Amino acid sequence: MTQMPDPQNPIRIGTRGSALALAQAHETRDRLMAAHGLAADAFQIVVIKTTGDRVLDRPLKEIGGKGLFTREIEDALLAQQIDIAVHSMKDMPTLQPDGLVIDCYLPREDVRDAFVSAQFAAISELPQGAVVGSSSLRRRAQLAARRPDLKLVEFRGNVQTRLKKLEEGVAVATFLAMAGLTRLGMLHVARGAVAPDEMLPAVAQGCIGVERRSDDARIAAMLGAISDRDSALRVTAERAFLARLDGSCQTPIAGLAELDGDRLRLRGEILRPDGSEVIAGERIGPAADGAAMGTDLAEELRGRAPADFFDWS
Ligand SMILES: NCc1[nH]cc(CCC(=O)O)c1CC(=O)O
Repeated sequence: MTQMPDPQNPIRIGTRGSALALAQAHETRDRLMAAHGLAADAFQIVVIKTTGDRVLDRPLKEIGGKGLFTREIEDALLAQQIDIAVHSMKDMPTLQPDGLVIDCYLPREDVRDAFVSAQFAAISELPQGAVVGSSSLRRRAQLAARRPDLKLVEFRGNVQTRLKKLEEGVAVATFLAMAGLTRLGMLHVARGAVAPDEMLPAVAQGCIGVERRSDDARIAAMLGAISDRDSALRVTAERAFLARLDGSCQTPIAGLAELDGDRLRLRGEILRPDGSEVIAGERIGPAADGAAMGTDLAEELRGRAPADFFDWS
């Protein structure tokens, strides 16, 4: 092991300040402590406010640009104000800035979406015309495709805000990631998990990724000890798929890779935002070929999409 960190010179872990982000930063720190026999004081959690956190009164797409929730954190990494950054990979652009790399993925949590409702136990039990809250373009499109009768309303904000809206009767059901609920210790609010066959999750859902400076050999060695191989193989395939589709936050895209020994199965799906068309496919191959499978599947779906499929501005 290269130089050990000491309390005078702690490893600085950058994160957003939301409850979920903090839980993820703590999980990363705890795994590093266990892997390297370090105490908590060898680390410092540094909370960084991003543009996405700051601007609460305008739609995110109006403020514009990818990386609304990550740019300030990446700037702090590059400026050596922090040493590692912990992210929900689901929210990460597929390209990192020059000088930064993400090659450490923690063991993946439940990838599925949770169905949340006080009155109903599952999507199939929702009555005709029921009102469902979600701001996720993907979940809205998938739901509209399956149940065109449902009425969809916007549901912004953190988990507490959304649960409050349910309580107030703004909608009878909503969806959240099982992973987020688990990490917040709030799995009890889920009535059940939605099977990926019914609602294919977002690319990298449930996966925590750790970003660092490319030339920081000490941090690279430390992170190597906590990086999960299966997560890395799966998320690499899913993100290659997303990258080739040039996925933006305006693009309903879903993707999930699963491993069975050395065999990787990648499913992908693109939708029209109103759910009127769903183009889906899959690849099965050796786990090491995930990136090529992702690119290839994306190209197939693109090829099958009508000319106007991607202009939904
Ligand atoms: N876009 C917000 C976001 N980013 C990551 C998660 C959940 C945790 C995860 O998927 O890793 C969530 C909340 C949600 O979708 O309910």
